[in-house]
Order: sequence, then structure tokens, then C-alpha cells
Amino acid sequence: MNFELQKTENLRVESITRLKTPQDLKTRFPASETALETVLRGRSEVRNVLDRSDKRMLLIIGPCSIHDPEAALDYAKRLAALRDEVQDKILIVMRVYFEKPRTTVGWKGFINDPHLDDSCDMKYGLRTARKLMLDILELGLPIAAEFLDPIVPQYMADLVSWAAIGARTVESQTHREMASGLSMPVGLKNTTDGGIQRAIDAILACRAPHSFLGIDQAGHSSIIKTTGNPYTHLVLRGGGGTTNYHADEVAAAAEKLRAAGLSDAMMVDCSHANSGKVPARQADVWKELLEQRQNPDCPVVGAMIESFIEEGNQPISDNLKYGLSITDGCMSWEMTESLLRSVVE
Ligand SMILES: O=C[C@H](O)[C@H](O)COP(=O)(O)O
Ligand SMILES: C=C(OP(=O)(O)O)C(=O)O
Repeated sequence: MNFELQKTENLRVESITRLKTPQDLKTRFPASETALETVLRGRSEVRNVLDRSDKRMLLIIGPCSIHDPEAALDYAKRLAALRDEVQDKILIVMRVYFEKPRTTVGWKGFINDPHLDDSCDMKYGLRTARKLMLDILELGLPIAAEFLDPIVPQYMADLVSWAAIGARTVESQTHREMASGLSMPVGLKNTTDGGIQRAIDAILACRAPHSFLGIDQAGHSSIIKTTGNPYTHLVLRGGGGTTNYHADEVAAAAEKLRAAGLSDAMMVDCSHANSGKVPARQADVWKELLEQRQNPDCPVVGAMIESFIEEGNQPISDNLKYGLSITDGCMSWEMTESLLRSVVE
């Protein structure tokens, strides 16, 4: 065999397509003063909740994933009005999730495959995602996102007020490094087996400075040096076939955080394993959290709910129902409104 003639790289790569740089996209879709004010106010309010100087409950709420920008903006308009109604008691930030981590394979979210047909038109995905975020921010509604691909934050982290590192990536050094340089507070999910130690390790890792490889605003590969992110915190989401939002589980998690020298201020995801992925059960989790918060020492400062216009979810098809999730099931808008209004009545 003549090894000299053998190709040794890209043997399994079909194509590589260049994209606009992050700077180009931002020039094409710049943030207005109103949008930037919404981002900054959102970040500051979330930090105040985590520091407990703002006693309101933080609520990250919105669809499991964005697949239809029109329906997402429709939802955002309703949520912006509800946010104003409940703002004395609840600080609402909209879940605007464009990236989906999968257990095995599946649709990876709007940025990766915006046309839902495996054409993976990421040019359109990045552009449309940024445009939708700007439209939502114009409503005065701050945005929460999960960051999965380490390149994506360069294109849109400037528009995000709270970010998540998910249960499937919380142990990944790449994601911990990324979170150490993000400008907004970052919630670290417990792992899918329900264990919280990896998330606590992640908080410690994200708070430290790191140096790693990434891209700059011009798209050049670069050495990124970060200072560490002090607003990294735990998000309990259940797992391993069980929940972890009950008072004794929250107290045990708080104890572990304090033992690690961390603040025990944490959030609870009412969905995922905590709801057994039954959308309406999120309401039971939410109500129990409100009860726990009657105790002034309760470490739960925030919650997450997956909510959209219609209740439930649907498989991807050519005939999608408007306002219905194509990933995990969501609580309906009707239930969302009545659940949140009942807190201020
Ligand atoms: O939040 C959404 C899902 O729980 C997550 O993306 C994993 O989904 P999967 O187990 O269906 O792949
Ligand atoms: C994937 C998500 O959550 P988790 O990482 O907890 O599974 C999510 O919130 O969309």
C-alpha cells in the first residue's frame, strides 16, 4: 500500500460551508437602544434575585424550543403583557431556546435546522434567530437561552440575559469554559441521572478563569481568556427516574452547595424529570415551590416552566399545528395565564 497517496483527513466530511462572521451578522441585525436596555435590565434583575436583594421569584418561561418564529413572537407578545401584570411578585424572562441537546438523535433546534427537513440551513437559522431575539427584546422582554454549540454565543450572547448549560453538557469542559466567559448569569442543570455533584463541580469550574480556543468576532480562531462567571448557579431538573424539587431534596442540595463554599440560591426546573415530561404537572411543581418559599430561608429563588400557546407536543410533519411544541410537551397559554395570575390575586 502506498501510504503517501492516502488522504488522512476529512474522510467523513461531506462539505464545509463558510458563514457570515459574528460581526457581519451583528452589523446586519444590530441591537437597538431599547433592545440593549432590555438585555441589561434583565441581567441586572436576575443578578439581584440570585443575590437575594430582589425577593421576587425568577421565572424562565416559554416554549421548549423555537420552531416557528411567528408563533414565538405571538407568544412573546402575550408574555410581555403578563410580565407587567405579575411583576411585583414574579420576574419573567422568556425561554427562547434555539439549540436542543438530544439524548441520541433528533431535531437539534432552529439554528441547526430551521426548515425542519434536515437541510440544516444554518445561515438562515442564525440570521432568523437573531432577528427574532431582537423583536422579542423590543417588547421589553428579556431572553433566556441554552448555549450548546460553542460558536453560537459569538453570534447572539449579546442579546441574552440568562443562559443554561444543560443536563447533557454540564460535565463538559468546553461548556464550562464557555460559561466562564459569558456575560450573563448561567444556570447549570443537574445531570440526567439526577445527581447534583457534576453541576456543583461545574459551578466551581465556571467561576474560575480559563484559557481555551474559540473564534473572535471576525471568525478567526483565537485564544479566549476569561475571568470566570460569579453568577453561575444550580438548576434542579430531576432525573434518574425521579424528581428533586421537594423541600428535603432542595435542602440537601443547598447543604451541598454551602459545603462547597457556594451560595445556596438555586432554581428548579418544573419540567423535564421533575414533571415526568407531563406538561400540566409543571403546575404542581410550581405550586409546591411557592409553598416552600413561604419559609424565608428557602433557597429556591427561581423556576423554569415550558409553556407555549397549545398544551402538549406533536411530531415534526408537513402539517404542524400552530403554537404546539415539536420537542417536549408544554403547558398551554391558558394554564400559564391562570397559574401566574393566581400569584398576584
Ligand atoms: O428539552 C428537550 C429535551 O428534553 C432534550 O432536548 C432531550 O430530548 P430527547 O431525549 O428527546 O433527545
Ligand atoms: C434540554 C433541556 O433541559 P435539560 O438539559 O435539563 O434536559 C431544556 O431545558 O431544553
